[in-house]
Amino acid sequence: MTPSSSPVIGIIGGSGLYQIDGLTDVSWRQVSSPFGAPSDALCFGTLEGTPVVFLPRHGRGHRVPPSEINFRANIDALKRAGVTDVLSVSAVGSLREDLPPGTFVVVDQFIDRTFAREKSFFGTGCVAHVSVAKPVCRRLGDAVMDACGDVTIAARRGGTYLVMEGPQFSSLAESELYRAWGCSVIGMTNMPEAKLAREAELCYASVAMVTDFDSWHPGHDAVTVDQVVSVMHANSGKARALVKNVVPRLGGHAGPCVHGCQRALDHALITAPEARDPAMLAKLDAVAGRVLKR
Ligand SMILES: CSC[C@H]1O[C@H](OP(=O)(O)O)[C@H](O)[C@@H]1O
Ligand SMILES: Nc1ncnc2[nH]cnc12
Repeated sequence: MTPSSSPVIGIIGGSGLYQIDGLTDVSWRQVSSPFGAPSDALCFGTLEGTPVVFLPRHGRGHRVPPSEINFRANIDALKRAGVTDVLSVSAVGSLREDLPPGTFVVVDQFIDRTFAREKSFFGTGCVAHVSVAKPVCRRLGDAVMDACGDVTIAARRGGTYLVMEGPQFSSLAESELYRAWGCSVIGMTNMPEAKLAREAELCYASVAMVTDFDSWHPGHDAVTVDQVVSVMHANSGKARALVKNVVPRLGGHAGPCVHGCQRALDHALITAPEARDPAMLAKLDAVAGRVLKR
């Protein structure tokens, strides 16, 4: 994949986004990855002329819990499917009074508190260090904000998403700690997804749909799945409208990402060429083929 390829939009659907409206020429296809099994087959289709690949993050029927999602296989499979831009959609709890349930937050920072997940495609035999100082693509975020405006969704630009391991919701003390850190929302899935998208040189943006006030809120002393699911149903119609509106905007984009997402590996590899492990390089053909082949 060269940085100037025409856009193919990947949508990773979280809790509440299990399908895309208006998709034509739909086919579900298994895409295998050297990193293991993705959460499900990938759904290929076209939305107003733009190719789209949809992946339900937890699999169809929400079978896979956050800690068992094979994030590497998901991102690698999307890259193999030709995806250039990934839009992630997630349910989150709110850590701020001014982000009530129903609000969509186009997050721009993460604090990664996960500890039981594979976080890199690279490792012994081929070491790389990419920057995630700015972990999301501003061009994608702009398009999402414009699309939210068109379909009158209450959206906030910017915010920090605290990624917890789960699957239990947070304790009151944890929730208050994350508030003291200035975080905006909390969820269990956007890391290492965003880090891996950066390693794979994919543009990535995340829309966090608030379903609840996390456990800190005086009116809600415990988060429950019932509560999350009922708001999630209300959010999911809006999420589908947003996706339908944003895809043609992203599809109209020409040329490589001006923010450099598609060149993230240019200065990241540190292992000397003669010290690289051929088996490792073979696994990295999709993710890092652009820089490994030169
Ligand atoms: C159903 S509530 C908890 C669940 O929802 C979020 O997942 P996603 O980001 O895929 O929408 C949260 O992170 C938890 O995995
Ligand atoms: N309060 C919360 N904590 C973690 N993940 C969530 N997903 C939705 N609500 C959440």
